[in-house]
Amino acid sequence: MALGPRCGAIRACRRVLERAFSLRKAHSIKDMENTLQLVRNIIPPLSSTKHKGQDGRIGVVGGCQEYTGAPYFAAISALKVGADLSHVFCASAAAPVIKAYSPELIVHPVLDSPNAVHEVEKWLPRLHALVVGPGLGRDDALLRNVQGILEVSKARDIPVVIDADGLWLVAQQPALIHGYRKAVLTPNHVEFSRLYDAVLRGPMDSDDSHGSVLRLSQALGNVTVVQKGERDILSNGQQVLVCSQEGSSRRCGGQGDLLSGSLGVLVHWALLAGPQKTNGGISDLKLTIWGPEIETGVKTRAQGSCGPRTTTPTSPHLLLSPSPQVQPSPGGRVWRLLSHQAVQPPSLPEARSLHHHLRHDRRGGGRLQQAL
Ligand SMILES: NC(=O)C1=CN([C@@H]2O[C@H](COP(=O)(O)OP(=O)(O)OC[C@H]3O[C@@H](n4cnc5c(N)ncnc54)[C@H](O)[C@@H]3O)[C@@H](O)[C@H]2O)[C@@H](O)CC1
Ligand SMILES: Nc1ncnc2c1ncn2[C@@H]1O[C@H](COP(=O)(O)OP(=O)(O)OP(=O)(O)O)[C@@H](O)[C@H]1O
Ligand SMILES: [Mg+2]
Repeated sequence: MALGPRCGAIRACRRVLERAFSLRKAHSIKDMENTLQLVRNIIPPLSSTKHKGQDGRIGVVGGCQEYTGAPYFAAISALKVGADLSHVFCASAAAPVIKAYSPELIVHPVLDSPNAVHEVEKWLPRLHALVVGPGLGRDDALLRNVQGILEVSKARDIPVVIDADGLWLVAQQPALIHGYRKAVLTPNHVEFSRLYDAVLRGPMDSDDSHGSVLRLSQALGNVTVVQKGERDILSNGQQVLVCSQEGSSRRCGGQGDLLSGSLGVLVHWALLAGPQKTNGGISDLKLTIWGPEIETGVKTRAQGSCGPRTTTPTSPHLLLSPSPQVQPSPGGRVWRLLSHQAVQPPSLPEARSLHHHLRHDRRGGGRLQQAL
């Protein structure tokens, strides 16, 4: 299992890159390769010296009487991407069901208990990130408990991915995450409109989707907003990123849960990697991973209402781009794109060999190419 999810993560990242690089058709495989190198660097290497949980302990807060699949999808995606441990904090009625789905998930039936906040808080020192909302439902008592959980998580500086009914809660109380730069919101179309309306007190401009995402992020204190859709639009209130790589044409329930669970791990890994792991060292890409905030995305021309614009080199952000146009700004930030198709069957043979090459091929990935 240890190899599988890591490979899954690498293949997921490859999809991410394909997606990212589809934004500029001309990208050579070399660009892909270089950018994969960056992604490779944030994936913690497997090592016999590590202990269980060191590479990621993710908690999913969600799961109620009606919804047991969503927290499962989010939690199992975290494991498949490469986390070591995945916890689900859910309502007592959902716990036996989710436990039955998988022995790999550590399921805590505490979300509807009177001291739910304390029950979750005592686990926080052992968690690297939380994914709040999948299958949460809209029961007031549960939402009140989740509000307390978000408060104590922020107090401990824990990255939180907020999705689904977690976004319903944020729409009721935007102050809950305002300015918390380690928050990543992943609304779908409906959740975005709801949130936009609640925070900006008015309907979004459907002709200016980029501007709408930018404005919502700004209104929430520059948290990272990932508006899911045919084209994913991401912003941290300063930059807008768009990814239009064709994903699955299915529109079934659970696809957003896969993304939120995957994001939980990758946000942690990106924080863990830090700038020293990805600073320079890549010929075409001068990348610096920086700062407590984690944005997720790949820079591209943001075709906003004011026409195409790119990040000027002087902007505070460096964006992941192989093209020479975007020169790195010192100490810039790197955007990474996370794909919602992050769950790979761990048994995928080439993924395993891919993992092997990534880990052991010191000669610049020659064999990696074949594996890819
Ligand atoms: N198997 C499960 O347990 C699942 C549970 N889920 C949970 O169900 C709860 C509600 O999530 P929903 O996504 O259904 O609720 P939403 O409030 O996001 O969406 C309400 C309805 O809007 C419609 N809709 C969604 N995207 C749209 C779009 N792009 N354009 C137009 N209409 C659109 C859908 O019919 C959806 O049922 C959440 O807590 C979620 O986590 C879902 O994640 C699906 C899977
Ligand atoms: N019309 C579309 N065409 C292609 N991809 C899409 C489309 N809409 C969404 N996606 C992609 O599907 C993934 C899930 O988005 P979706 O809108 O289904 O989330 P969701 O409604 O929260 O799902 P869930 O049922 O898990 O709650 C996102 O990563 C998004 O990029
Ligand atoms: Mg959803």
